[in-house]
Amino acid sequence: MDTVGYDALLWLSFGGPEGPDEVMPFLENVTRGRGVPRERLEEVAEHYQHFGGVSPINRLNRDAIAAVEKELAAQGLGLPIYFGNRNWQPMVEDTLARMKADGVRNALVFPTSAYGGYSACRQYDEDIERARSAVGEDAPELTKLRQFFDHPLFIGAFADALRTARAELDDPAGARIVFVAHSVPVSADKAAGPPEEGGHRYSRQIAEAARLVAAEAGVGTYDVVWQSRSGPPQVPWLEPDIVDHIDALHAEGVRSVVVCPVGFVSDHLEVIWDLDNEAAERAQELGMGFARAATPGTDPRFAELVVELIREQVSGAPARKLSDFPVAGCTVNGAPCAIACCEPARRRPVS
Ligand SMILES: CC1=C(CCC(=O)O)c2cc3nc(cc4[nH]c(cc5[nH]c(cc1n2)c(C)c5CCC(=O)O)c(CCC(=O)O)c4C)C(CCC(=O)O)=C3C
Ligand SMILES: [Fe+2]
Repeated sequence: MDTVGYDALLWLSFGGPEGPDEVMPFLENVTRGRGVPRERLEEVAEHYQHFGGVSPINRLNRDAIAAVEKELAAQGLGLPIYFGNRNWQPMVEDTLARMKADGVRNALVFPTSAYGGYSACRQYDEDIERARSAVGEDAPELTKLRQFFDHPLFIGAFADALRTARAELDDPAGARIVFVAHSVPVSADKAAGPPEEGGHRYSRQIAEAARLVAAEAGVGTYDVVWQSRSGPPQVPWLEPDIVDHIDALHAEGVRSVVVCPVGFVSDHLEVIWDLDNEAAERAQELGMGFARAATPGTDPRFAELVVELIREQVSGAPARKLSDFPVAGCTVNGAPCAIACCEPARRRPVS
């Protein structure tokens, strides 16, 4: 099989700073027009400065791309991979201009998010649309690959990581398993998915992925909680927060926790700060055992997953998936999945 009709893969991610002077400009790109208070920005900037102003996300993406290139070659598929981000260099607009200059006409896009919802899906469609209009005439056609939160390779990688993390604890059998994903405004979650589905597609997909990972790892009792809340304090976001939840578990008499960041594909800054630093520290203060499951981005199954998604799209083979959610996220040139799907919240400027 070859990649009939497609001549490249665009790896589309969030982006992150790679030095202290890049932190503030990066954060300004992320939050432009989104009503995030200045104090929150300054607080988050400190998290980045704690790591010398370098987020691991770009390196992790480059490593994952190298693994996918190897897997493509091993499967005899010739498809060059280009790397572009929403918020930091290499910016997707620049990458797409380079693709056009290289003669790319019709590319697939792999977004580094497994889920639906505005921030996890539709905003990547907006990135595609913006990059195409920046490039102008003869911009490559861009077909985004589907949401993969329920793919057996994604679930399998998390299940093994969860088992490994649990085994690090003194009392593995007594630990509470806690799945965690990036919080979003309650209004954004309500608007997630096509309107006729009744909303909440993001939080329902997170709950489904958690259920599937727990089942595969043989876990009976578990919780689903949120992290990295942003925005002004008066706007409600999905709760409880992971750190508050650790307090609550302690009050219940739970002695140790295994945290599984099911909402993310890589150990980027929000994972290594909000979980490995803040959540781990709280657990330690309370005398609780703490272990954190790895994200799947460095697991060999992740490269296989990406190549499988490409093959699905190219050959029209049925999607391999473990949930009953409809296949979604696969659209051309930044079109939304459906009319009014994951509509962005109307944002009021902060006073
Ligand atoms: C659902 C979701 C994902 C998962 C899906 C996906 O992976 O795409 C995700 C991923 C990420 N979020 C990241 C970083 C940030 N997110 C912010 C702000 C926000 N995230 C939101 C949601 C999400 N975010 C939302 C609703 C906001 C509020 C502002 C807005 O409406 O846009 C801010 C601003 C400061 C703050 O207030 O925290 C930062 C710095 C990084 C990179 C980390 C690194 O550098 O390694 C990654 C992968
Ligand atoms: Fe975020």
